[in-house]
Amino acid sequence: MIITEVTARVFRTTTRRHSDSAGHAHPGPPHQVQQAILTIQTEDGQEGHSFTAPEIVRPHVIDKFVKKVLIGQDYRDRERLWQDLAHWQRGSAAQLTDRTLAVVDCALWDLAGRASNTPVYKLIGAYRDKVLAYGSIMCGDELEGGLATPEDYGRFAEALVKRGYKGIKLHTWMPPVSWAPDVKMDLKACAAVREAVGPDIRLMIDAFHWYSRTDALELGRGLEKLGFDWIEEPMDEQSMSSYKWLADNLDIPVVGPESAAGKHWHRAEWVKSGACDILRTGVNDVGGITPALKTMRMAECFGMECEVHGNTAMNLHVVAASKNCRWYERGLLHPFLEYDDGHDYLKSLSDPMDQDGYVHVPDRPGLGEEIDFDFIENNRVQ
Ligand SMILES: O=C(O)[C@H](O)[C@@H](O)[C@@H](O)C(=O)NO
Ligand SMILES: [Mg+2]
Repeated sequence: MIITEVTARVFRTTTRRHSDSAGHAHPGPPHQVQQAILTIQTEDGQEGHSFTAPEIVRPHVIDKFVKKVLIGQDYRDRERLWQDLAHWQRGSAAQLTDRTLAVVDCALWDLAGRASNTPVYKLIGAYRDKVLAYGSIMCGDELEGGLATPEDYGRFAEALVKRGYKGIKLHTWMPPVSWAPDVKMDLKACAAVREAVGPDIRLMIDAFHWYSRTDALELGRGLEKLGFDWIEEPMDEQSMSSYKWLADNLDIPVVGPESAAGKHWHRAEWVKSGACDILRTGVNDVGGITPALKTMRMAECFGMECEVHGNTAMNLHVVAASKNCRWYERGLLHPFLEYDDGHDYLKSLSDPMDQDGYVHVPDRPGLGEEIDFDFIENNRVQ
């Protein structure tokens, strides 16, 4: 039960996803990027794994914080280990981020699952073993036949419905797209999608994250006419009062916060202040499965749904262990990319979706990721 080693291995992986200057993904030619796998090992040879960006588990972070908290401890003491690591953040000169807490917490959950031959969502206490996914479309672009026009969005939405999606979320155009942001273009894309898919497919938007209150209000009012289910992150989430103002002035549900810091504590303040109608959490955003579950359960106490940000196994297990969220966010999707191709370092998809739009939680121990360790070793960087 005692943790004896924590290692981070960095390896090359090939992807067609390229990040723009704002950090949003767009399709491009295959290129090699670096990924890291964090492994936590016990004295009796048990292992737990989780993936992240290499800088999140760089040697300074692992040696100065993670090993100091974990080595010699019982791997089952996840709550205490998470609290201890979180307390190190204040004095870490901003070097110990929520993303590091997340990858450590996920690897501990994976370890507990693998050691007990149990999927994480069953360890937590399962609510369901399949969940409807919404197709989360990439931010718009200026690529011919990509997501450059409202009609492009409409055509792609039709294809997603044919694939089985019963919900679709648009990320619309944002800088560095030359003419973005533009509320009227956002509404044209949303109207084209509604026209293309009809009234029964659920639609949501995740807009430019820095609109003004009046722009966000104009966008929200337009979405109400199109029967959208929610408006997400149309303004800077650091201004909770702007979101309260927007939620007070709109009928369409306001979802958030996604990117605001403060973990489950700050999300409690959003609920208390009325800054959102549907809460939002995400394993990477709040520092792990452990705080994501705290957020989800807190929302339930207020009769609120809490939608989970992001794909991958870690988020899927939180959704599968919770009643008060409707969707799994499957994406990001683009006409030029085949999401179901997965990753070269995993032997199977962690979120397989059937033709009816349901993602099935893999019945494999831990997070259920079928890791290709040979691929990782053959492509090791560090
Ligand atoms: O960078 C972002 O804004 C998010 O990662 C975005 O791409 C997407 O994951 C999101 O916001 N989902 O809700
Ligand atoms: Mg979002």
